[in-house]
Amino acid sequence: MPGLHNLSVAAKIRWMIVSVAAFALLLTTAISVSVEVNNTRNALLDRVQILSNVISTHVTAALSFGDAQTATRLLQSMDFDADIIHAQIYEIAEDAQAFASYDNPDFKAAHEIDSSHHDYSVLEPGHDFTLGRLNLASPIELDGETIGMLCIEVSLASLWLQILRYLLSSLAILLVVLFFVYLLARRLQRRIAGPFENLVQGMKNISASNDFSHRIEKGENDEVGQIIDNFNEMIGQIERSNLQIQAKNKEVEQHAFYDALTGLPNRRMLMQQLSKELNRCSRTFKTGALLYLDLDHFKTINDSLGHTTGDMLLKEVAHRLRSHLRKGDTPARVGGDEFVVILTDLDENVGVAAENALSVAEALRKQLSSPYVIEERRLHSSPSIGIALFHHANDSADDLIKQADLAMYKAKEDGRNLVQFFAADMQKLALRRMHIEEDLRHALESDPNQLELHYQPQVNHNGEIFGAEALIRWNHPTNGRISPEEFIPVAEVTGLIHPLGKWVLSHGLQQLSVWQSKGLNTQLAINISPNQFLQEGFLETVTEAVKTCGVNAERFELEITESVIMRDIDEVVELMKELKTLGIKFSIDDFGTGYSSLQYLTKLPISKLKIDKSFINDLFTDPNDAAIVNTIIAMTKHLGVAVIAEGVETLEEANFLFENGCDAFQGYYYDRPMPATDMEGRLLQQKAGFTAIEADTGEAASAGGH
Ligand SMILES: Nc1nc2c(ncn2[C@@H]2O[C@H](COP(=O)(O)O[C@H]3[C@@H](O)[C@H](n4cnc5c(=O)[nH]c(N)nc54)O[C@@H]3COP(=O)(O)O)[C@@H](O)[C@H]2O)c(=O)[nH]1
Repeated sequence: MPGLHNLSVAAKIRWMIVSVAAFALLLTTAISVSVEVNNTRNALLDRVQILSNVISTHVTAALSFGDAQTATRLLQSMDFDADIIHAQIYEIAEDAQAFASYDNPDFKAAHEIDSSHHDYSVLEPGHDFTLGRLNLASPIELDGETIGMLCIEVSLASLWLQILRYLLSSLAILLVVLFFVYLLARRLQRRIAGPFENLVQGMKNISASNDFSHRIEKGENDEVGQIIDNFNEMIGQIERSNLQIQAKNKEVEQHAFYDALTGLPNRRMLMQQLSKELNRCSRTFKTGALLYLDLDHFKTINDSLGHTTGDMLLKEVAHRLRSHLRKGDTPARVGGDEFVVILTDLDENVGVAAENALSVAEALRKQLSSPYVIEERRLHSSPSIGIALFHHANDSADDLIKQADLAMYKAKEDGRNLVQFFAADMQKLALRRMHIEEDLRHALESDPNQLELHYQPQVNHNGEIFGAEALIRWNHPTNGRISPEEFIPVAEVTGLIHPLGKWVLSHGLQQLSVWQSKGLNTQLAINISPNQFLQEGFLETVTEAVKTCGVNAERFELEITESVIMRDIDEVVELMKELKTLGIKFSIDDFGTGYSSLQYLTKLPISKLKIDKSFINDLFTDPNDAAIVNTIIAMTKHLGVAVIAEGVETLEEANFLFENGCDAFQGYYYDRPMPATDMEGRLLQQKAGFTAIEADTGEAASAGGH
């Protein structure tokens, strides 16, 4: 049945119960009707046979005497039975002639008797049922011999009527029973299909709402109840899995978009927010700002006090940022000690927006510069902040970050703890630095001939050259000579200082070895950058270079800056002591520009302080500088170390320094840095008994005569 597939379970149950009941009832009715037909026919046959026997018995005499009248009367006595249509008595003779007959007048009137149809030629006792008639033939006997035959034709109309009534009443009963069966089926259907419907509805609700915390109510503990239990269990599992997935997703999102230490948005999240903000500004014509913050000397705190303290400081910085920004502004952590803040909706007027951004940046700078108390220790830190403004006509998110970063570097260069706006020339500078990095890498890897060492003589109070400082020179194939002042900081930042420092070390020591082999007894000072000095393996590199070149390390000096000491004093002292065992000496370069304390200096195995040239340059214009120079000289006496002044350009400077107790001098007044061959010439001249100063100028000779 095709339609059955689409029916609900309830309708199917109803339909099946009613169908089964209807089929059973119809079968029962059919059987009982057929039994009824049989019984009624038998009863009719019995009745007619009894009547036939009575008539046959009484008509025997009339037939044997040929009394047709009596026979006819006897036949007419059947008129009480309305079903008898016709009766005849036949004599047993060769031509079987009718002896007497009876016709029911009712049937005659209705023309239902047609004697011509009766074929009595073969008269055999018995009966025959047709659809509408019963024909019965009974023998009439005398002394055991059949003398005639009584034939009765009976109408079955009343029999069929009786059966029809029976059938109708049976069908009526059937319909009534079916009606009750239908009502019962509905009750049963509700009982059986109700939980299914409940389950289906529950499933629909859950799938529509996607809410797996719902449970389907269980009615009974039968199979449907078990299905509901299993379904609820399955939903429970889905709910638990969903919760786990949600928690994992949240975790992944947290990792993907937030910084694990501070909980601030990370670089990825920042870029998304910034792109959105740029789009928004294009629509609203408002100006926003990007602040790039880098903590000054954070590395020193981290290295000296440990990463745990460093981490706590970063958390506190994040906390201060969060609490001092407006709700719509976004602070993010983009690197170790680097933070970025997006300031939104500043103003439509770029000038006003710039002022607003500056005042927020200044407020943040002050907030982040006030002391931190971490693990009962009072720490000082400050940020350098770069600002890049953005509005509808501005650059991409990446460009903006670069601009703010460049401005931040400028703030660092200008002295730290400052706020600096991005300016277009910073970009040019950044580009130049990028090219320098590329070209320097190429030079170091593939064309080291671009590099050479120049040597600047260092003289004593007699003007005699006792040493030289090796200074790197880079002859760029297309840009000419590039100053170390420009490429050394790039090398420091990019890590190129390591191969470059190695190159300087090995070439300087080779040169020293050549001079020593020629009996030119000079010292050689080499500049060591902070990163180079503290790089792992530095001790081994120097030891190896000294051994390879076979130099007398007593004549070799490493110039380090105060910033190295600021890193990790114990580590530095340890390293210096180990290098000193080889005979190597140390001088502190650019002395006076850093913050090294007397306490630190006493710990270090140094042999010389080098007064920074900035103090010498302003010796006669800035009284402070003269005082500083004198203090440094006095300090060296106290420490028991030598002192050398660099950047000596005039006779007056040389005289002042000499008169105030300076031991040694270096500067353009004596000589500019020069190629190795020229330096060798000087040394040879001096060895031959001429001082370089006497050979060059009379003025220099007088300075050399201190
Ligand atoms: N790590 C390394 N740093 C190096 C190396 N070579 C150089 N440098 C550092 O680069 C900075 C610039 O050096 P340079 O341009 O060579 O300048 C040196 C001298 O030329 C200059 N100088 C010397 N006398 C005078 C003077 O009378 N007037 C004047 N205006 N300048 C003078 O001073 C520089 C030497 O400085 P210092 O090292 O502090 O003694 C510079 O910081 C170098 O240190 C290298 O191989 N490795």
